Amino acid sequence: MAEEINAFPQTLTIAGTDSGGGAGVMADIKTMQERHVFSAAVIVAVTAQNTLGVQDFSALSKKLIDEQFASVAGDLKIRACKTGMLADAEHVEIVVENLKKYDLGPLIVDPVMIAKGGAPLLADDAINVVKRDLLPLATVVTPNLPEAERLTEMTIKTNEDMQKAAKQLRATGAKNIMIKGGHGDTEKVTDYVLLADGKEFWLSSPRVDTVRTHGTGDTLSSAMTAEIAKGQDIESAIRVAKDFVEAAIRNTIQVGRGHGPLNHWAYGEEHAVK
Ligand SMILES: Nc1ncnc2c1ncn2[C@@H]1O[C@H](COP(=O)(O)OP(=O)(O)O)[C@@H](O)[C@H]1O
Ligand SMILES: Cc1ncc(COP(=O)(O)O)c(N)n1
Repeated sequence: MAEEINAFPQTLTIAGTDSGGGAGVMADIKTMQERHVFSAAVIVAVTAQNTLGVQDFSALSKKLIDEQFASVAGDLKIRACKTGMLADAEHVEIVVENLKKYDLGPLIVDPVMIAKGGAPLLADDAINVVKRDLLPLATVVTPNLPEAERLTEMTIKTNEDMQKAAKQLRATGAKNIMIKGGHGDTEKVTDYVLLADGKEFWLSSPRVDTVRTHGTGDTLSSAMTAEIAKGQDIESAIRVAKDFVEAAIRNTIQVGRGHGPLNHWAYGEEHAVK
């Protein structure tokens, strides 16, 4: 019998590059590789970046982005995809058009707005476009606390605020919501999940006292995308993703002089069959 073409699980990241290797498409592909899926990439923007900050960036032309989507969709069979840095309103719209044009499986939206060092990666006027056009396509959306505040125009301080914000985000059409608590100041880092069927749960882990958290959101959403591509249900995918990123933060590696990158090998090493 002929081998089935495209049987191997394939994912797509639609995001920006990080020349420093710690975040964006680089973190996505490292994570997906570790979770044993094959990842393709549509580059939306190129950043000159390192662990100290974002020195410059430029978004690609509509033509080149459209062509990347066509190349990927014309050959590979993408089972799940994710978005990261989308730069501005025009580029959010280009991505939305392509997501509607091709079947790329469930979509995980990491609504990246500001880099750890404080540099804006999404123009302010794009936030409404994300809400109106991108979130209705999302199987899962994974804002951090400041992103959830921008998307809901709420102040989020308490657990009840996180629950309220998640409900509000569901009204955009996004099916499953994960609000990440990395930017809080509690002793434990607590993320909140509201699933499409109304089930809710909290994911809590000790807060690692470190500034070496460059690419945490990218890593979390990529691990989730990989698990979904392999056929895991949303809750299991979210739980694996949280454990993956937690291990990657806890087992820090010494790279760069600022907000250092994560250890993408850590989860695999901790779970290796000995
Ligand atoms: N210092 C930390 N210690 C442990 N886990 C963390 C820490 N910072 C972030 N995380 C976890 O990393 C993931 C990404 O969270 P967050 O940093 O809020 O997102 P983002 O990278 O989008 O800003 C979440 O699951 C969060 O719980
Ligand atoms: C290209 C790109 N995409 C995403 C992030 C966000 O990552 P972080 O919030 O950890 O800096 C980043 N810094 N650069």
